[in-house]
Amino acid sequence: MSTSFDELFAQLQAKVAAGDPASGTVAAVQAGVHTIGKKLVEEAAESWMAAEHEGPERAAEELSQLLYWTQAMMIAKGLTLEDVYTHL
Ligand SMILES: N=c1c2ncn([C@@H]3O[C@H](COP(=O)(O)OP(=O)(O)OP(=O)(O)O)[C@@H](O)[C@H]3O)c2ncn1[C@@H]1O[C@H](COP(=O)(O)O)[C@@H](O)[C@H]1O
Repeated sequence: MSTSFDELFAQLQAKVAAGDPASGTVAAVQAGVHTIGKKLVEEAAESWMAAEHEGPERAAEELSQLLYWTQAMMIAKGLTLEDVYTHL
């Protein structure tokens, strides 16, 4: 099942607000900006490598993970979709 950017963000916000103990996102937000930042950079690098050396399917997979970690960072910093969209 696919999920849109906005739907995923709402799902992650709800999990963090509820403190869902089974959620990797809750654990990541509790770990903090430094931990999330490392994942953000890792997924950015993997996206670049997949785009340059692998097929479009692998690039899409890595880019989806980059979007996920971008959202985790937004939530860790208390940013909303509107806070980011205003700069687009
Ligand atoms: N979309 C994602 C998502 N994308 C990436 N990740 C995390 O990012 C990690 C990717 O890191 P790695 O690169 O180490 O993963 P990998 O398995 O080695 O894969 P490669 O990148 O090496 O190919 C995954 O293991 C997840 O922990 C995600 N974790 C959760 N979600 C979605 O977020 C929602 C909430 O998830 P929970 O908070 O865990 O309930 C659910 O809808 C999930 O499907």
